[in-house]
Amino acid sequence: MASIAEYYAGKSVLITGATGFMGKVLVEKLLRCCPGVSTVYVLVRPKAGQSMQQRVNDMMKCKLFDRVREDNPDFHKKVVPVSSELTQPGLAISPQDITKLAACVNVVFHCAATIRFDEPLKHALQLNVIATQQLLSLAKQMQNLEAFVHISTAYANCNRRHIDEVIYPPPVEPKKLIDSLEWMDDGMVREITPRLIGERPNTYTYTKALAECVVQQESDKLSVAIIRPSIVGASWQEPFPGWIDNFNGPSGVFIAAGKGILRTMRASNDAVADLIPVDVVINLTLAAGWYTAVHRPKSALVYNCTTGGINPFHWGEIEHHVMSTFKRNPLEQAFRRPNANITSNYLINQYWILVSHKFPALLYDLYLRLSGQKPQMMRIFNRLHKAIGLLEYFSSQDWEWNSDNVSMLMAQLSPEDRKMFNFDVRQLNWPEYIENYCIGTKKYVLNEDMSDIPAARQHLRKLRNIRYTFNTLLLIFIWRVFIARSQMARNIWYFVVSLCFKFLSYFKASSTLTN
Ligand SMILES: CCCCCCCCCCCCCCCCCCCC(=O)SCCNC(=O)CCNC(=O)[C@H](O)C(C)(C)COP(=O)(O)OP(=O)(O)OC[C@H]1O[C@@H](n2cnc3c(N)ncnc32)[C@H](O)[C@@H]1OP(=O)(O)O
Ligand SMILES: NC(=O)C1=CN([C@@H]2O[C@H](COP(=O)(O)OP(=O)(O)OC[C@H]3O[C@@H](n4cnc5c(N)ncnc54)[C@H](OP(=O)(O)O)[C@@H]3O)[C@@H](O)[C@H]2O)C=CC1
Repeated sequence: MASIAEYYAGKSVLITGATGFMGKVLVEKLLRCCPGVSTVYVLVRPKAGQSMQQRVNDMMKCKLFDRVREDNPDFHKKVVPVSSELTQPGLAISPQDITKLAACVNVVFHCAATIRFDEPLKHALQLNVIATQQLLSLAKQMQNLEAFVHISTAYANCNRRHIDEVIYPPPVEPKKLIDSLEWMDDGMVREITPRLIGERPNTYTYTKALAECVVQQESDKLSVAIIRPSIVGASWQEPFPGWIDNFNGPSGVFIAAGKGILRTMRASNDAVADLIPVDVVINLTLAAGWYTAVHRPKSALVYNCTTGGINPFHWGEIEHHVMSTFKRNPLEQAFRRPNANITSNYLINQYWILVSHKFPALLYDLYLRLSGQKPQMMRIFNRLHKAIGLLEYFSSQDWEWNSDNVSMLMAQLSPEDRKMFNFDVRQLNWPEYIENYCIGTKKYVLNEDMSDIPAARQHLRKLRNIRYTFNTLLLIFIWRVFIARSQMARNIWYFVVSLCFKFLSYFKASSTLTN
């Protein structure tokens, strides 16, 4: 049987969402480890005043592609952008491009989606479900298609505690929902959204569940695989440890905690933190594409790409390692010293929000106002609380995912492929991974230089001294107020002072005697 790289040699691949976090890693790995791949078509839209070609060029210039560039400086010639806006009819692909794709493409990887947790239902449905439907219609026109790989999420069925590698019945028939929402205005949709999503926490997980159903409906005509990653984090090994380029999921939380802004969050210390490194997800995705094309399973195979059941790590342990890493490798210009705690208790969390978030923010904004600057800290905290509020559902409970198909796939790989496309998370050393992840957020998300760490440490020492001074002044102030009002407090105060004085005199006398 052909190895994975041998299989992709001479093949044309189509990728949606290639400019996104996971899409980029997929393009890079494909070009680096399957150098025989013929063409990588990427569906891209122009954005923020940049043409699609400019966006793809910029993407390939980024550090992530350094290793491919070293191996093959002409790698960019294999990447062919195709203009597409996935929310438009026919995905807004030109008829010429449709003809070309229909004739050439052998494997489709569908990564594009809106991953926002606060996306209005209509838009989430348009992108995550209707665009998937349209892509499947395009796939059915592809004469040489061998595999269609759809990226879902392990949380598509987060209303269940135990999740098997099967496609569960959808919460509603997707076609019925699409037809109903078509005539409703945005206000009506907003009103019925909570009723529709039911036990799911957001429109994202809801529409991803519907998308799986849409994919299943076509699985008798196409060879389909569905990959369900849990919480995708920085890379573990490839192309280098700790690569990450966004604030999504835990990354934003780590950064906010490292900057000393986030001090408390609702999460369960003992709940499994089902993080999965992005390179593991991409290796599994490429292997699943290969397996699907070679074996053509009769029905869609689902792969739960998770870590919890195999190599569990908990939010409490993550908190410890994140804090320890940022104390050793501080971020620049921290607001306060990093010192965050998680708690599952609502009231304790509210207390710390008041004391450790709102009070310092108010004080800092007061300082900004007095020094003629615009107050901003309270606004930052309000946004942070909104973001954290949307994540707490996932950090306060745990799920159990079956991963038999992942084990089966691993068993099918040759020893060489198992190394080259490693998705065996039993080998993952969590403390080392979390340290590289935090350093990755510093280097690649915040673009901070590691050589500035001594200055960042100096800044933390300055913050510690400010805190000591502030706490001492506060204590003295409280005590003064207390003493002025209570005779008993005054008596205790004089008693303590005279005791200290007696001790001092005693030590002075005894040291004179011994000399
Ligand atoms: C106490 C600390 C100890 C640490 C240990 C404990 C850690 C617990 C961590 C728990 C994490 C749990 C994570 C669960 C994730 C479940 C995942 C389900 C899996 C998936 O399938 S999908 C991927 C997940 N999707 C997301 O993560 C998207 C979530 N984000 C959103 O929905 C929106 O961004 C949000 C939060 C609603 C904010 O919207 P908005 O206010 O409109 O802001 P923008 O998105 O436009 O962003 C503006 C600007 O801010 C940056 N940004 C975004 N998020 C953050 C953040 N969390 N922190 C800091 N900055 C953030 C963003 O990049 C933009 O920057 P620009 O420079 O582009 O303007
Ligand atoms: N990140 C995570 O933790 C997890 C992600 N997943 C799944 O993995 C997949 C990839 O996620 P991730 O890379 O993190 O997401 P990103 O948000 O980083 O990337 C989304 C991609 O979709 C593209 N896209 C969005 N809207 C459109 C549109 N209207 N037309 C054309 N392209 C569009 C974006 O293009 P553009 O650059 O133009 O905006 C981008 O390339 C998704 O399917 C997600 O559900 C699953 C589990 C966890």
